[in-house]
Amino acid sequence: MPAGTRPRRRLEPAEALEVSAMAPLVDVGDLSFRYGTHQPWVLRSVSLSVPRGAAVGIVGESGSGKSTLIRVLCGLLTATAGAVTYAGRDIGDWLARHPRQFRRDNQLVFQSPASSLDPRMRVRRSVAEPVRALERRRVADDELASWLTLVGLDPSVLDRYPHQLSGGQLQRVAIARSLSVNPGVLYADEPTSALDVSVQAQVLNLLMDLRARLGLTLVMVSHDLAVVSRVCEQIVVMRGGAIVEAGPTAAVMHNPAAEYTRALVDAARAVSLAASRSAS
Ligand SMILES: Nc1ncnc2c1ncn2[C@@H]1O[C@H](COP(=O)(O)OP(=O)(O)OP(=O)(O)O)[C@@H](O)[C@H]1O
Repeated sequence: MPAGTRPRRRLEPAEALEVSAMAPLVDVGDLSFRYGTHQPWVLRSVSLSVPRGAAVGIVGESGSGKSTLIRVLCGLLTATAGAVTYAGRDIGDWLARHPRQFRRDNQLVFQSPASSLDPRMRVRRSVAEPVRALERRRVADDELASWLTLVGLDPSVLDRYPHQLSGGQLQRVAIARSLSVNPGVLYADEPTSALDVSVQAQVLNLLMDLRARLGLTLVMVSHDLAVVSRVCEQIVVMRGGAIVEAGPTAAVMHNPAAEYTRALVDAARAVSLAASRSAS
């Protein structure tokens, strides 16, 4: 049985020390998930805590369950077994009693900004949509412009359609849209993997900058350890639907405990070495 058979896996006390001033915002205990009764288990007894204000990166190979995990955390999928709480309350309870508040607080930015923005809508309408739907109010033009400015875009972008923007601009619009409702947690699912390498760095810098300026709690998924280690101070390594290692980024990168993590670290180093050689 994947659920309920293992002790809860939490960050070690030494890791928790760094963030002891921050209460856990998201808490996951023995979470298991499958897409249907006769389907294989995709998440197996996953336990983790995301402290308020932290940036946690979830890394692992394709199919390890990263996207499924964050979809459960932000309420798009329901856990098959185990508990998930947000701000101390079960997310099933949130969704039953305060669905709009939960949706507002838990925003997800997808890998492909082109598919997350409606091609028939101008940016103005797309960015205003979450506030309209979740806060039930109209958004003034100067408020919309301020969100665009925050993500480094000129407010004139509001009058454009998605096809008139670059991939990097689209991802900035998608981030502005998510931030417009002032979320408690921003979940980012491979936010840079559909972008050119040079643009990837800009979007990662933007996420780091927004985090510092807004005190955001960020949960970022990537197959790329180098990407996650740049932005996040805590790393969770997944394989086959289970957590194989979790801890502070520096410890995971410099002293990985699991063999699988060691292989990921070596691969990330080899890529960065090859990149620096080709640049010189
Ligand atoms: N809607 C679905 N129905 C059935 N199985 C699914 C569904 N979505 C994902 N899966 C399966 O769940 C497993 C985990 O997929 P998931 O997308 O969560 O992994 P991932 O680590 O995010 O991978 P990737 O980086 O390739 O997106 C895979 O075996 C996948 O085939």
